[in-house]
Amino acid sequence: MAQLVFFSGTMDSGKSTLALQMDHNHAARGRDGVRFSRNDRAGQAMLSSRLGLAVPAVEVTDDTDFWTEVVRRRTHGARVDYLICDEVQFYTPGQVEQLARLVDEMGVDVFGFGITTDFRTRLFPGSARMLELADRVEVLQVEALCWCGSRATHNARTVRGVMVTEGEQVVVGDTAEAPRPDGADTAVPEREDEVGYEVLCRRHHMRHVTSAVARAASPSPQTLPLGY
Ligand SMILES: Nc1ncnc2c1ncn2[C@@H]1O[C@H](COP(=O)(O)OP(=O)(O)O)[C@@H](O)[C@H]1O
Ligand SMILES: Cc1cn([C@H]2C[C@H](O)[C@@H](COP(=O)(O)O)O2)c(=O)[nH]c1=O
Repeated sequence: MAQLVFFSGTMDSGKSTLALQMDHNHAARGRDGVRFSRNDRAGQAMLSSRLGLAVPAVEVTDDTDFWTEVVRRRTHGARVDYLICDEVQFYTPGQVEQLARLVDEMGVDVFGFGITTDFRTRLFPGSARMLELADRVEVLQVEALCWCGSRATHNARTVRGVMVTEGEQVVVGDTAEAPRPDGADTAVPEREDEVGYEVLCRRHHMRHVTSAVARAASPSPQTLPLGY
């Protein structure tokens, strides 16, 4: 039975790496798939992982119709056994419904990868529809960590290094390199207008305590008093 599976996790939790690995494993067993992504950091029509691998992918836009895409490919003689759908949070709810229909009516396996919530902890529309429709939701096993060492569950946005809670839902960007526990600052300083992201545990997301705030309060953030 074909399945619609949603692999979810915070930013930097290995979703794109897993997407590439699943594509590789299915292709290695003779299955034919199509890779899709939207707004990948590496640029248009790419699927890239922070581990260094980047491969071409079909760029999804608001006009993409997955049903038509698969029908067109099959009409031209191509086999489509599975779809790899990265950055699925940016897809429209209607596109996620098309993906579910492909599973049910054409027997195509669909593997979606994405973050569930935005910098305000609100669900992205595409992810909400995935959570509603998926046969299975899998949380990635590799834990992205908050600066305090707890599992990171939320994505924070920073502008000029300061956490913000207002702004456009979609701003493509990357996580900054985290400061080292020994205090050595390896982070690249942010440009004046730069938007960055940092993954945090819920407690620190709610209190707006990013690694920079924690470092400013104590040179050894792990020993901060309760309340931070
Ligand atoms: N230099 C590195 N060495 C080992 N693992 C790394 C390195 N850089 C990144 N990673 C791993 O890659 C993960 C990010 O992978 P990626 O697929 O880009 O994440 P996502 O798509 O979820 O944002 C990190 O959580 C980390 O486990
Ligand atoms: C939290 C949040 C993230 N984004 C963007 C930033 C990145 O370009 C992607 C996530 O990619 P990743 O492979 O999971 O690291 O989403 C955004 O536009 N809005 C947000 O609130």
